[in-house]
Amino acid sequence: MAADSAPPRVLNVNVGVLGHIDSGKTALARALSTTGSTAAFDRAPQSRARGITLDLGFSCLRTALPPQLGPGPGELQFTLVDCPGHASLIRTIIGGAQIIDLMMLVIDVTKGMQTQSAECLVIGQIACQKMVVVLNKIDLLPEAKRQSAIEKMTKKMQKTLENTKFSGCPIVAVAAKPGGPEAPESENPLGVSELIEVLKSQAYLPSRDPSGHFLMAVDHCFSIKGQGTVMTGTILSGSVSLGDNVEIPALKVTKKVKSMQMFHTPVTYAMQGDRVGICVTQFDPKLLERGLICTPESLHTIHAAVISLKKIQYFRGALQTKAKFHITVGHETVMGRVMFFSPAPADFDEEIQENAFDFDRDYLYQEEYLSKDSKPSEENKENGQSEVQLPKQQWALLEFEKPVTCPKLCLVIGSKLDTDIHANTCRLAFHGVLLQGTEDKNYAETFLPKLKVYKQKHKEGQVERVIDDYSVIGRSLFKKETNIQIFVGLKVKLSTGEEGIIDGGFGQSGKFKIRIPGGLKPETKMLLSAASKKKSKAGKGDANKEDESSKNDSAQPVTITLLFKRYVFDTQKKMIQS
Ligand SMILES: Nc1nc2c(ncn2[C@@H]2O[C@H](COP(=O)(O)OP(=O)(O)OP(=O)(O)O)[C@@H](O)[C@H]2O)c(=O)[nH]1
Ligand SMILES: [Mg+2]
Repeated sequence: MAADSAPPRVLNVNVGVLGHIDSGKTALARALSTTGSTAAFDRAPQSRARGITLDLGFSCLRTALPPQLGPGPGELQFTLVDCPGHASLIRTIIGGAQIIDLMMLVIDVTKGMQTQSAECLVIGQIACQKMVVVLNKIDLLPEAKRQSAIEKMTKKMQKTLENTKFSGCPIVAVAAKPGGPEAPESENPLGVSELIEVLKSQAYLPSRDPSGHFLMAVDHCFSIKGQGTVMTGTILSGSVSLGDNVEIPALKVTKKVKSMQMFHTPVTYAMQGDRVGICVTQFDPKLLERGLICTPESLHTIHAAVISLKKIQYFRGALQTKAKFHITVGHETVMGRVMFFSPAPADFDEEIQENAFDFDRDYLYQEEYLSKDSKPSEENKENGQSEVQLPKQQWALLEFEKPVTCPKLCLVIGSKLDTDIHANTCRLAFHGVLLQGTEDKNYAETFLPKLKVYKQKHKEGQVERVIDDYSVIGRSLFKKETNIQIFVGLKVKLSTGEEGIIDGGFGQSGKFKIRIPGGLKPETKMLLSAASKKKSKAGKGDANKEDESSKNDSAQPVTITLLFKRYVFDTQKKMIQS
């Protein structure tokens, strides 16, 4: 019995079209596509009005399976994700970049790298595996100089990419719309078939994993008379079948999947990486222009989170703790305040902990994300290290201005989007992974105290005089008004090596008594008695001279160091000496 002919296998690869505004992304998507989806090619009225792409546009190109993707029969489908280029739409670009397997960076060959080309390159390095550079508008190059101009720009792009993970990637020269807007539709694009061959050579079997929770990034939502409401989007994880219940977490509603289509073909099942239209009933499309749908209860809506992060090297300036950034978490962007922290200096060299956060260990608070431009810490200076020691991993606490719905372990990008978009500077500041979020609005009481981030406190004072072999009087460690009682019992260290314990206050001017359990060393007693003789000789009976010499601390040969930690979120502000 001949097996009924199974439909040919269609392998879907999502290809992002990114680049500076007006580089020709939409023209290229149109020139490459055989099928445009509902909102492809700037069909949306606002896009037409403004002549720019405002939202993700989807279209597809079908071609034969290339040999590296396994034996036929079957087809390779490139789903083209045409992203906006305008600087103010970078969140949409970030959202688009998270659903693609392969990225085309479109460059206007007459202009080269522009501001958003650089930002798209940064986003690509964070969110994509592979890239093809497309030098577009070659028809604008005079015929005689065209080849040499293309070679020159190709070399420039290779130089730009050499320190990135896309170094050596293919660079293809095309003209998606020779003659520009006025040219007749019939005008044939240049270099497009060569580009398709290059895309086929770069196509790879993306790691599709149908297991895990269903999660889909919805980019368009519209109603069809008599059918219901269709949500189109790309499946980010898991799979979905007819009849499944899917939740729209932003609206806290759950709907049953009534029917599904993939590029106008009815289907009963779709999985990670597929682009699909899901139809549900009784749902107003205006409620969800874009957003996430998922397995019910599988996402969390969080108020704060701990992330591991890396600074983006093109971002100029320090990443300051307490600063505010636009935080893109998954597919949503909200304002958030950051607090950076690192391992304790002794653990700077420990291996990176991927995708997990250990609440049982101490972390050192940092005034800023540590980078090679940071100023050396006290510790570095003491150890005579001039340049900054950098840990292998750093983290940040993010506190969102409004709660954000996202999957666990999702991508996080921090940007300074209020930067003037005409300033030729990269606004993307850092990227990372969301390790642990908290859904509790009162996270300051319930979540933060679990975060053992400490500040290292360092106080210096002097030994004023010896009482006996086991106790001395110290000064200048506390202000007059300090309540020394809270320091009683803390360990101190003399510069001559002895360990001491603060015993209590002494007199009214902030002096205090130190017990030396191991006893003073003879040379320390000598040092101190010599100093007190010098002082009594110099300032006999003359009080202000006495103050003079007491101010002149160089006469005080023995200093006292008090080191302790305080956990930033410890409501009792206890002082810890491990
Ligand atoms: N001469 C010439 N003009 C082109 C070419 N490709 C695109 N254009 C023109 O460049 C302008 C921008 O094209 P789009 O495709 O809208 O550029 P885009 O990158 O999608 O723009 P945004 O989406 O707004 O960032 C339009 O006027 C196109 O007609 C080309 O190969 N040659
Ligand atoms: Mg466009």
